[in-house]
Amino acid sequence: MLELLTAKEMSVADRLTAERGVPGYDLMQNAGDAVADEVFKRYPQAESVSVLCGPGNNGGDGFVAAVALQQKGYRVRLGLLGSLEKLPGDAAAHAERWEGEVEPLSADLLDEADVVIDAIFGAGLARPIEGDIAALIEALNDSDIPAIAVDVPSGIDGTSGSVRGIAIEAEATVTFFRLKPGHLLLPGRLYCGEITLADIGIPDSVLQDIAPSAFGNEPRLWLGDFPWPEVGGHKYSRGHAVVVSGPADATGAARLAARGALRIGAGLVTMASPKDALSINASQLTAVMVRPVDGAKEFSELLSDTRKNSAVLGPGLGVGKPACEMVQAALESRAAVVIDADGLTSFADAPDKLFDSVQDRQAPTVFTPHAGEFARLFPDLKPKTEGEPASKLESAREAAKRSGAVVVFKGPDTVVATPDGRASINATSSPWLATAGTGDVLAGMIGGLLAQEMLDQALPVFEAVSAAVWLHGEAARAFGPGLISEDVPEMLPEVFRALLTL
Ligand SMILES: NC(=O)C1=CN([C@@H]2O[C@H](COP(=O)(O)OP(=O)(O)OC[C@H]3O[C@@H](n4cnc5c(N)ncnc54)[C@H](OP(=O)(O)O)[C@@H]3O)[C@@H](O)[C@H]2O)[C@@H](O)CC1
Ligand SMILES: [K+]
Repeated sequence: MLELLTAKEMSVADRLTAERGVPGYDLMQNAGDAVADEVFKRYPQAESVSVLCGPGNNGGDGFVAAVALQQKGYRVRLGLLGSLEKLPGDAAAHAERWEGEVEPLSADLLDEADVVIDAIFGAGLARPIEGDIAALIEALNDSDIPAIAVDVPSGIDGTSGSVRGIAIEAEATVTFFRLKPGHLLLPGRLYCGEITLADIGIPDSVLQDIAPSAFGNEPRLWLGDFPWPEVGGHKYSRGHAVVVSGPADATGAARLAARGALRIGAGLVTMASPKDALSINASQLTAVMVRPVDGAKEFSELLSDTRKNSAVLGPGLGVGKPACEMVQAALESRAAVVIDADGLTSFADAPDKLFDSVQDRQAPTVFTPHAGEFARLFPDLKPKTEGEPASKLESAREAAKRSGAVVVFKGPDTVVATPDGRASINATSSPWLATAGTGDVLAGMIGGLLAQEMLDQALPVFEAVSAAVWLHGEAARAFGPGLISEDVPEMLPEVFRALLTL
């Protein structure tokens, strides 16, 4: 259930299913019935339902739902965009089974409707919605009538999550076989309401041919590889993460990162601190060790001890040449390297220099930019949310390919993308995460997890980074209102306890 399918991959699933003997007509029947079931489940007391049908197969699903809901005793009205004669094959066949009136698609259909089914556009949305349909959607969004969307809310591009012109704000969305990236990416996710995934008879075996490369970030994606501590283990077998502190007036961010690294299970965490900040860091840290490190040369020396197998730098580091040198020193080591915040911004003028160093490495490198930092390093890859759908998912993938790093493109829909094209989208998050320092904690958590070797030396980086992102979001969600960044690491024990019962 983790795989996310683009519109193109969904049509391949459709074709492969037909080749295996399940006709599209049957899939549409099951899809429409699942929508009707959702309406029945949610609104058993409703009396009248209006079904808004578009000119393609999404509209076909609407006809099926209309027939099923009428049989359940609802008063059903149906409006169609375009003409019955132009409906594609399966949709036309199902439309014949609808015995009620087919009205033109207009805001009239909203009169006295208790519930609306949005079957206007699904995977075939090809351009921005304009004119009368845009006005209808606006009227629906302005009303109190709940809408149940078929596959995706009309106006949302299922593959990119972008709004094409205007989109229906659905109460719930019923989608089929697998989620689409646009159900998890913003702004799409905000329009879907509660999402139900319906089995419509597409066999899982089609996925072997499709080989999807995008996944919802859920524990099932990485739990099998998670480095739970072993009874016979010791702190040295759980890795040693190094976190670089900023100068005396900017040490907090690195301490947040160090706490994240420790709580996620790194056996040892060392803070590499400029001498002028040593006593400040030392007075604030207990389990985290503090070592004096001034400049790139001393940092290289520290990392020449290969037991220090992960380095996190960027939080509080300051922007400029010294930061670039520290990053380069880390990249020349054999440690896994996480570069965040100032560590990324310092390369805004010469991103290729950074990428060249990353491309040369054997050990994993992870970038953790938020949208602003992403735009500084990859100005031409900035995702769009309006108009042409170039998604955050594709931007992150392209950035990973270009840089050679695993890119964690942060936000409410954090994307983890690897240079080989694999990607996960995280949907467990919390609005309370939008507070100072939570990104520093995440960088530390990633570094702390990379320090622990997953699956006997073979470190599945994609899984490790996805796990850290999920755990970070889940810790924030579990804490809830009033969260500050210090709370995120402290929630990890509770999140781990819950994971251990899965
Ligand atoms: N795949 C599967 O396994 C299954 C798929 N199923 C269902 O099929 C749905 C996909 O159907 P689909 O491909 O026919 O596309 P759909 O979304 O109905 O729209 C195409 C029509 O809209 C039109 N149009 C587009 N944009 C427009 C605009 N802005 N403004 C105006 N018009 C616009 C476009 O016109 P054209 O671009 O051709 O001019 C065309 O006429 C999928 O979401 C799911 O619900 C299920 O039945 C079960 C199995
Ligand atoms: K729809």
